[in-house]
Amino acid sequence: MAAALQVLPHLARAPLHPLLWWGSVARLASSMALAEQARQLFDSAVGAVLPGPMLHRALSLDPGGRQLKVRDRSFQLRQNVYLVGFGKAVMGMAAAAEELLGQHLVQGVISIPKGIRAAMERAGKQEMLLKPHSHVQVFEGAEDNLPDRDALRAALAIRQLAEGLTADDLLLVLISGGGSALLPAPIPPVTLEEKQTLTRLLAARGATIQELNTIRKALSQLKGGGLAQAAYPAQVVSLILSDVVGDPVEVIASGPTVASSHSVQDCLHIVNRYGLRAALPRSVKTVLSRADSDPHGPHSCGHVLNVIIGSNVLALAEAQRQAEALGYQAVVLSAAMQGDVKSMAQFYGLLAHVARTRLTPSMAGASVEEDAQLHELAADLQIPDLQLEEALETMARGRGPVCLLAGGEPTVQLQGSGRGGRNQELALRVGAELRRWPLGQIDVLFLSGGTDGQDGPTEAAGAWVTPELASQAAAEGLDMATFLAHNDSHTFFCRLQGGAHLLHTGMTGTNVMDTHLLFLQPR
Ligand SMILES: Nc1ncnc2c1ncn2[C@@H]1O[C@H](COP(=O)(O)OP(=O)(O)OP(=O)(O)O)[C@@H](O)[C@H]1O
Ligand SMILES: O=C(O)[C@H](O)CO
Repeated sequence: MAAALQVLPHLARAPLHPLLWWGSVARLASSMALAEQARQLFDSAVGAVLPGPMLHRALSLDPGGRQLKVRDRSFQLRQNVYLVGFGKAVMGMAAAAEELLGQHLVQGVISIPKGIRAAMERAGKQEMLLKPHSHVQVFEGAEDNLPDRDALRAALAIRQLAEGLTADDLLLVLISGGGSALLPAPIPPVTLEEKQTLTRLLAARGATIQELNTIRKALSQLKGGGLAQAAYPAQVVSLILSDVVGDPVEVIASGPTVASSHSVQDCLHIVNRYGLRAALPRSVKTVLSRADSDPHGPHSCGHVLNVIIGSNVLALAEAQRQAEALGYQAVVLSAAMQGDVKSMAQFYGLLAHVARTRLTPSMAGASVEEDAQLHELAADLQIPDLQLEEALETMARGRGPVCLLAGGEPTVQLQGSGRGGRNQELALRVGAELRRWPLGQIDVLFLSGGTDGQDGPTEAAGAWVTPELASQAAAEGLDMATFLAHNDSHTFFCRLQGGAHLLHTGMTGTNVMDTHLLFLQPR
């Protein structure tokens, strides 16, 4: 409702015939209702993957409080538990772990994003905060998700704790997305700045998280199994909240407790692919050449238990349940959306069109070419287990409102110096795609949001759009193409209707990639 009040003055300024004006107001009201529901579903998705409940599902004490149970394994407790953690969600995980372990937890160190503790305090999220006399030391760093001196200090404190452990000890490692930037310990002579520059260049050229983290592992003391090695001979249990498609433990936060299987050749292929071979600093070449002749090979991780405790599959399942409760036919398209943001936007735009024609019997069906193009786009994106047929059949069967849900992350190739994030850029691109098709008698709304509550280096989590986006932008003199050319989606959405299309949640304290929601509602 608040958003509707923000938008009405903008509509009032548009020079329209009275009938068209009322039509627009009616469409606006239904967009606003859809936007409220989209927000509700997004919140329910995030609520399902909050760190505390997930940790409690994975860890428990036996009735006598002498054994810690992790899935089907048990570990002796005798005031011998240590804890380290790094990532956007580990403060809530650490708080839950400390509450469960009580006096058995001897000491802990966690590395979390700058500002997250204050944000949780302001939001009154007590369950995400450590108690005043906690045994866990907190380091805050990695502003804007880039490794910095504070994160380096945290990484060194974590290494020191791990190296001091004995065979009687148990190390709990709490891992979540954002962990790579929060655990930087470059192998000398590589400096923090050199590592930072290389990762930034790779990310800006569209390197995937798998590629980025392959390089990070090769240059790090703690990633790629290094932390597990430092903790040996202690037993190590890693509890991992996944923010990577398919939940690969060796990729999430660069797998500090998983032996790395990548070779120097793999690293060189990656830097070549992005044209960065010539830009490699001498120190990086030195470390890579040493790794090639390392007689010890990869770290051994036989003393480690790695457990995925949560991922976006859970988040999507909860949002699907909520959508059904609201009367939608809800289909989860995939929890593994990936690929270039432009192709993904084309896919969602065309999907909305094809879906719309199936939902409206009076409308001419999508042409054979459009149908084929949709399948081609899906094939190009290489999304495992995409439930496209199921979604299309659902629409052909029923005539009610439909909600398609998906999770994952597109890749953005940065060309401009604008402000934005994956979600806002995807939403803006989908908005641009939607104008290519006739509106028909179906309301459409697309929302994309990062479950961590922070989309790129902006304070928004994402944005939502409808097919009216192009005309709304034009009415305010905003040229979508120019904003897209500069990766300036955040500025665009801040200016459009006073920011009414932005999704603001604040930092959520969790992180399981992005959520995409596509609503189609017959009028
Ligand atoms: N101006 C921009 N427009 C679009 N995308 C951007 C822009 N600036 C950064 N990005 C994208 O935002 C991403 C970084 O955002 P963020 O810090 O939220 O990372 P993340 O991948 O969510 O974090 P993590 O991997 O740690 O979970 C990168 O993928 C980058 O390409
Ligand atoms: O920290 C990282 O490496 C990314 O968030 C993927 O887990």
